Amino acid sequence: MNFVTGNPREAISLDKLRNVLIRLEDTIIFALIERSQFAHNDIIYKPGAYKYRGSDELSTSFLEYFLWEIEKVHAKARRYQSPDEYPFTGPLPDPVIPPLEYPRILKPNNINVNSKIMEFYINHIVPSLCVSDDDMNHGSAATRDIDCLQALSHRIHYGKYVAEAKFQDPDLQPKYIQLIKAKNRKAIEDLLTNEKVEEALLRRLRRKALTYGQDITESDSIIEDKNPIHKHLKIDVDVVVELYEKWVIPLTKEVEVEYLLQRLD
Ligand SMILES: C=C(O[C@@H]1C=C(C(=O)O)C=C[C@H]1O)C(=O)O
Repeated sequence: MNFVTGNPREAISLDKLRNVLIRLEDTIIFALIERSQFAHNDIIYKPGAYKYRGSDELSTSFLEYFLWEIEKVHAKARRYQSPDEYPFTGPLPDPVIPPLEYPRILKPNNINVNSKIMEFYINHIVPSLCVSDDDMNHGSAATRDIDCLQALSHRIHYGKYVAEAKFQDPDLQPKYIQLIKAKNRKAIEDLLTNEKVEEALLRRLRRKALTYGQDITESDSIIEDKNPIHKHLKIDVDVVVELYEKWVIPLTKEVEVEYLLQRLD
């Protein structure tokens, strides 16, 4: 969603927001495929494992060091002034170009779950996605990790817009207000949850991972193979589905709940 030029009223259409989340599935699947080309290279996640030339001993991991350097450059390009972008690291420099005026769609907030995204990605996704080895491609692996982390962060924090769109539904707003005032997290999450959308998402995600993950050769039929074991798959499809089922969807809903709990402040 281009919030710079989009009509603020349009920007909170739930259907349009869901279409953005569907498109982000492709971004995330392809980023995971790119990461899976390289070995686990777990040294890049270990704090203090590297002695960085030209800088004093950094206690951070190579990935966090590299991510901070990348986010400093992106901050100068005003990336984190966009209401749908959230940094993992800090402190970050001010932009070198003038700020943009964004439509005020969200209630201003400081909700940032990137530390949880980093934790599940490093401890659960990468080990399942990559061969347990060190192929010395530490820079390439970290570069692909950053693409994955930024895409996951964008997708999960989009929950703020989804929550705002649901809150603006006149039929549901009185119920949300009552639950927010009662600080009833569970009831708010239950009201936000749409199981049909989640089930459709997981089915679609499996099909996408099966399709995008195939090495299509000249002789191959591009019709989806009902028995994917006969195809060489670049990625473990179950890892992609589990990523969403266990982490992306629950964290998105956590963002939605946290956003609504501060909505009336
Ligand atoms: C994002 C939404 O809110 C919830 C979270 C979903 C998700 O993270 O994919 C899907 C459905 C809802 O349970 C939505 O309603 O579309």
